[in-house]
Amino acid sequence: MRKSVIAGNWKMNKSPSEAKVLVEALLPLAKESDVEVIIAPNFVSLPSVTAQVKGSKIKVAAQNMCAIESGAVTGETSVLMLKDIGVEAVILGHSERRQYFGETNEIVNKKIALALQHQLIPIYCVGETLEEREGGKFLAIIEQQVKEGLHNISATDMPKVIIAYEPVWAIGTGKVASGEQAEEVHAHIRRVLATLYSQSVADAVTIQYGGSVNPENVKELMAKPNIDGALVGGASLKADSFGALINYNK
Ligand SMILES: O=C(CO)COP(=O)(O)O
Repeated sequence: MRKSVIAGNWKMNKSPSEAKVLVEALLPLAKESDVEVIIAPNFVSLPSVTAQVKGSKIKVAAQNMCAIESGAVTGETSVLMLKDIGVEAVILGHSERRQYFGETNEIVNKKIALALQHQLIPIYCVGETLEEREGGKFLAIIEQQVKEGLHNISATDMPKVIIAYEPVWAIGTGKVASGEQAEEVHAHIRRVLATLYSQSVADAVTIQYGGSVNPENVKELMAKPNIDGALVGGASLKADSFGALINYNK
């Protein structure tokens, strides 16, 4: 059975000292949780946060990494550096990276392959814009993101990948996708995986929903058969709301 994973993407919020306070409050709340808990602080907080959560059930993710291992790439961060400090996962292809930094499915595909090569869990984000949804072609667009982003990823590696469906129109807008809207896309992603790999590989992949998830709407989303977790932005920045999310089933 696939894992339920709830992850907090802190984006460009929380200084290292603020991160320390938040993690301190999250540690006891995570202990009670029976889902897998991941937090993704900003790069400058990664060394202190990985040290702080050591031995707990919280895993730490980076919000991005370079597509190559090392070299003259000013301003980038290597998978080797992330591994060295105990980072276990990495968010890749987030719509903000696609929108502001020109990341394409092809670039993200290289990053996913490199992360897997170094045993880092890739959280691969896909999702359509409002225009694409209203144009009615959103399932085809998501299918293309899945196929291109996962190009040449083996059937053995695929169950290690987490896919996050994040409709761009739902991110930071308070406009959550309904359970039905999200389930339609999640089921489609799983069908695409079944055609690319096999039904058993598709069934093993955790697919998270992201976009205005909060303690009020998480239950409806998590009740859907193909929704296996959440990638949370705003509501992951406070211990009470993220604590409620990771214990939504209590
Ligand atoms: O982008 C997101 C997580 O990666 C979602 O952000 P919000 O939960 O703030 O809408």
